[in-house]
Amino acid sequence: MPSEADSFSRVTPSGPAVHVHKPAGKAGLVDATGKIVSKKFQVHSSFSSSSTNSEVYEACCQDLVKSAAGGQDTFVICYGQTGSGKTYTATSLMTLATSDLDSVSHVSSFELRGAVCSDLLSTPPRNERKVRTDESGTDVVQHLELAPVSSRGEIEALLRTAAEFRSTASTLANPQSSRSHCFTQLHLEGGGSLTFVDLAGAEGKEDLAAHCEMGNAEERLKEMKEINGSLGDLKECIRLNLEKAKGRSARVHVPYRRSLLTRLLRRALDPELQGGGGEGGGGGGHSTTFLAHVAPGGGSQFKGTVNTLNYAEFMVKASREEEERKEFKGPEAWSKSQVVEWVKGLGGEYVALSEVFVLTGKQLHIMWQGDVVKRVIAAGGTEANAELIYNTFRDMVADAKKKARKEGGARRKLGPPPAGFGAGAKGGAEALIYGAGMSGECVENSSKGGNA
Ligand SMILES: Nc1ncnc2c1ncn2[C@@H]1O[C@H](COP(=O)(O)OP(=O)(O)OP(=O)(O)O)[C@@H](O)[C@H]1O
Repeated sequence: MPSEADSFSRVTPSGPAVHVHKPAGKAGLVDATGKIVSKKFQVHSSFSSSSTNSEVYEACCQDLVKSAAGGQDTFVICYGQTGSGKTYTATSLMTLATSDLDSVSHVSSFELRGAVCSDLLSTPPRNERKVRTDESGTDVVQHLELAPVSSRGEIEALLRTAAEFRSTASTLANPQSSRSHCFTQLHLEGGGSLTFVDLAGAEGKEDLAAHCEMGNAEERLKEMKEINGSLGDLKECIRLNLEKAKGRSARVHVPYRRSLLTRLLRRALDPELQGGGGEGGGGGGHSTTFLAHVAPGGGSQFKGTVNTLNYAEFMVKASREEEERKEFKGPEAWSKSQVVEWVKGLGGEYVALSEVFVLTGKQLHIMWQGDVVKRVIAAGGTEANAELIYNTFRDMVADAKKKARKEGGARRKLGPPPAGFGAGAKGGAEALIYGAGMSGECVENSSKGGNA
């Protein structure tokens, strides 16, 4: 039997990509040929085990800190499987941000555990708080303790207090595993804010088996269901948000109201929100960085790594599509008068038909062929006239898209992918996704490796 270590996966970050390598054999068995299978995941930037917290901070947080100082609501969301280093990274980044910001006026911190929201800085600690939707439609935590601060030392003491009262439990993957999603907010004098969201780690079947070994299986199972449920809701919101951003369907409903987590993260995720709202809302738009944490290893670690990176890559790809869609200036983007002029330009009988095409390029593009026929016939034309208009327009749109994709591909070869999903939408929302990895030897306690 091969040793367990042989079946471990290895993760190597390189620039805007993360590579996961795994022995080719089935579950835990190394392929007799010793073959290694590798998969490449595209992210915006990646870090190795030798990257320092300062390097991660400079690349992922420094711009957000500047935006927050300029009045924006900014977010750093740490996600990944249990034990992959989310809390470690979030804590280090918060400390570094604190030393960069001289205008923090208040600190607040709360955790979400299932449907319960607890204030981590209240007196007595862990007072339960309600989440309500305010007049602007933003979900806010009511009566949250906003602790005033006047020095870096005071901020750090409050961060320690919040960490102390956060729910944790010992699991096999992590002796101090966070069993809740934690939001810690630095509110700035100018109205901006920097929120660190340390999500509870996703757990798989293997983790449940480990919980059973350690006792307390019932409680851990309940937590696991709640954690995985809310993370699933978050994924669904991100997925649908991006579907919407890609413009494939105008009618996509993003179910932010499905869980407390997604209600409270809406400001970080929804490109249509103008930012602002809620305590410390600056009204100056919002920016979000996702930090995908991975911990290579066997069993659930490998699955967790691949799941996390799949999601990171999905967001990156979708963000590119959004960029390309926004840059797309083909016939689909024509105004009503441009469409009318184009039909007129077809000449002959089409000049008279043009008056029933007071439509934008987008409206004409999504119109059923039968509706185009009806319009043309109502204006005295023939079915053949309608077909020509319908088919020629669609061909022009397809050609323009092909050209844009080609140009986009050439652009991507020249440099890193454009940042952000929904970037440049009304609220100026922007999300960067950073992958994480461990280079060098795979060790059992993978959490000691680089993870951000
Ligand atoms: N880059 C690192 N360098 C040194 N130690 C680390 C690093 N990252 C994580 N650790 C250690 O690994 C352990 C697990 O990390 P952490 O608690 O941050 O994981 P997590 O992803 O938040 O887990 P969970 O989801 O279970 O709460 C901790 O003991 C932490 O101190």
